[in-house]
Amino acid sequence: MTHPAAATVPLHTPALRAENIRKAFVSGQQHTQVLDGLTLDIDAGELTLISGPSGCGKSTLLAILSGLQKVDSGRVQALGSELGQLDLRALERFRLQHTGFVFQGFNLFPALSAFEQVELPLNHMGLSREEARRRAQQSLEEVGLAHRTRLRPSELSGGEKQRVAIARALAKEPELLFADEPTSALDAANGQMIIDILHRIAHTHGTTVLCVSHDPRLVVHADRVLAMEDGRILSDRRTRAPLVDNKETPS
Ligand SMILES: Nc1ncnc2c1ncn2[C@@H]1O[C@H](COP(=O)(O)OP(=O)(O)OP(=O)(O)O)[C@@H](O)[C@H]1O
Repeated sequence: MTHPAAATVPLHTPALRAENIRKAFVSGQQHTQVLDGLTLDIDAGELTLISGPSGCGKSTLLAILSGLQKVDSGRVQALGSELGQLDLRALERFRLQHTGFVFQGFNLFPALSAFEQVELPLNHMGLSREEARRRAQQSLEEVGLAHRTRLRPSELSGGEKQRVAIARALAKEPELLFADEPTSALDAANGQMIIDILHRIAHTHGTTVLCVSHDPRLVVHADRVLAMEDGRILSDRRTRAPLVDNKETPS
């Protein structure tokens, strides 16, 4: 099934765009320039992986592109919206309606069943109870957890917990899905399953999936790999042809 909202952003338009962004952190006497004039486009409907050594700025870049953090200077566009122009409320609404997140530590509520974890944000989005239940069931089925919906996090394996977290993000039917080190707490087999699911989501739902990781196992599964070091993109490599040819037809 193709996500209907994916059609709102033409495929030749980057889903995410960073233009000359700068970001520094100051703590006490220490000034850390994390991103220093970084420019980047992320295409819709692909799994893009940002890899690089610890501390190079991957998570900061992800937080900025998803509207969780502000830049010091430069522009960030997501689905054509200029994130810097949105006030806090509009930004929250944008994130609720258009983005999903998957984190290294799963971020699940200990007291809720898998089904309730997925259903909860859908209620906040204002969906009817029936629609929320339908989406929750469908998303859990899609990540292979139809038989585990009643279990709480303490009763699930690490890989299953991460699949619940993915189902929770997926059920929102977001155009943008952000994953920060989604496999680093998992063994090889579970890590492989998670990246396969993320890849499938990008291709079957038209979702733009941006994943940061220093896990080298993920590289071969991404459509595009950006290698980052010291806050800069060192290389930009496609592992397969883009979904559409973005080049202008020569006249
Ligand atoms: N809130 C903050 N306050 C101060 N410094 C920060 C903050 N967030 C990040 N940094 C610093 O910015 C730099 C980049 O951090 P970031 O988390 O983006 O790197 P990363 O590539 O994702 O690393 P890792 O792979 O270890 O998660 C690091 O030096 C980090 O210490």
